[in-house]
Amino acid sequence: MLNLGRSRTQPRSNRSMSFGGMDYPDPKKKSNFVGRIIWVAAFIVIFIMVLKLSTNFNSACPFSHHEPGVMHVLVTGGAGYIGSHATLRLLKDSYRVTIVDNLSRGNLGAVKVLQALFPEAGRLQFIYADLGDAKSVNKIFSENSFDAVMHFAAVAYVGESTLDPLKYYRNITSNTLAVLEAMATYGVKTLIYSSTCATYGEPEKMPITEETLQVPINPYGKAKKMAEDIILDFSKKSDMAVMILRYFNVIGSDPEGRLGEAPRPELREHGRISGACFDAARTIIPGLKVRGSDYDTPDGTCIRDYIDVTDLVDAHVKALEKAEPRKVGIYNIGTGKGRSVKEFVEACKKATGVDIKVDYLPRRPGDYARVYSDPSKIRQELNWTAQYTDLEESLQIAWRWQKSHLYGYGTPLAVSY
Ligand SMILES: O=c1ccn([C@@H]2O[C@H](COP(=O)(O)OP(=O)(O)O[C@H]3OC[C@@H](O)[C@H](O)[C@H]3O)[C@@H](O)[C@H]2O)c(=O)[nH]1
Repeated sequence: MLNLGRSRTQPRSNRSMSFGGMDYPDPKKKSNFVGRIIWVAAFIVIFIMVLKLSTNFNSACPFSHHEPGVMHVLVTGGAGYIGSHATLRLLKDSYRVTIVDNLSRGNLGAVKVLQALFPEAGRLQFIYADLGDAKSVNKIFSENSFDAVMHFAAVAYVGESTLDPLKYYRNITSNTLAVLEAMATYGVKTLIYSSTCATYGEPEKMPITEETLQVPINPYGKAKKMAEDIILDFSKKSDMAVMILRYFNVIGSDPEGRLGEAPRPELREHGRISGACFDAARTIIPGLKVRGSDYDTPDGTCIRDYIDVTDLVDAHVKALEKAEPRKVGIYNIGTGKGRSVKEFVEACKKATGVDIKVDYLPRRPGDYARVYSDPSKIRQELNWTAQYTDLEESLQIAWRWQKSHLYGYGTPLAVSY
């Protein structure tokens, strides 16, 4: 047996030998000394292991102890505009949430707002990670027990997708694959997927139903359609519950003013109409550039169906509640009403009280003249209808946040979390 220290019965006088007044190390003492070193080293190793385990439990993995009745939802892209609003709603509804975000488009500030609102241990976990990094994704799924995934994380600008198509195809399809592979490996059975009206392209017949043929005309819409196809093919081979939600044009922000839309300033030229109108109203940019006024529409500008983000996240929760194994639900999320860019700008002028300067430019590549939804399927099957149908009201709510957050969330790239 390994002697790890001095025996209690060993006499002290035996611990060293003395020759000619000089102390020489006693061989027995030497072996005791080595034993002690081993003992201390073993203790340190055990201590570090325990410390590491408890640290993992508290920070990286606070939800390992699965509480019955409380669903744990993985929200990819939860630091982004829609993902952060969805997280807020899930937390309000008592779900547990883990956000995974690489902060390439999202804001750490949004996560911090959510953490401040829900500081209790085990409610909200933030993991800074890229879904393109298979090792990280595997670690996240292996250390947590998710009941469902809401997959928002994606690049999402139509104009940018025409300039950098490969980025869009890679980001949208490979992230979706990574999520599905991890779900399959770790037995996570429910997926709510963020899709888009851009998958329909420009159908002749309006409004757009879920049966309308999908013929996307820009890389963003095409990549989202590919991701839908991947999900649908995989779902046939599994017992997953899948909900694919095709959003129309999302606007607005949290009515209580806690979250808002804060796109990257460096991506402003690709930005969406709502952000551009607010930037013009705050004179951050000299004026709004309306891209195309010669479309075959009543006033020559594009027609879109603007859906409030509060309604949109409500649709996500309803989809989550109604998701059933071995079933795929596909739903349009819109108001059913089309509004032109000119009408949008007028509503924005009223909501902000600013006479926004407008310049008319040529068409933006990848744009389609008119899209608006038929939302009756989701009304009938999930009992969901848009509550915010007054465009000006949604813009007023968003404007309150914009006015009080001139620099968005402040430090969007603060990744030293
Ligand atoms: O600065 C701008 C921005 C946008 N626009 C116009 O406003 C209309 C709406 O454009 P947006 O960029 O806001 O939105 P899009 O319709 O292109 O796509 C949007 O809706 C579907 C979602 O899935 C996409 O992620 C989202 O970008 C287009 O006609 C566009 O050309 C401008 O005239 N000026």
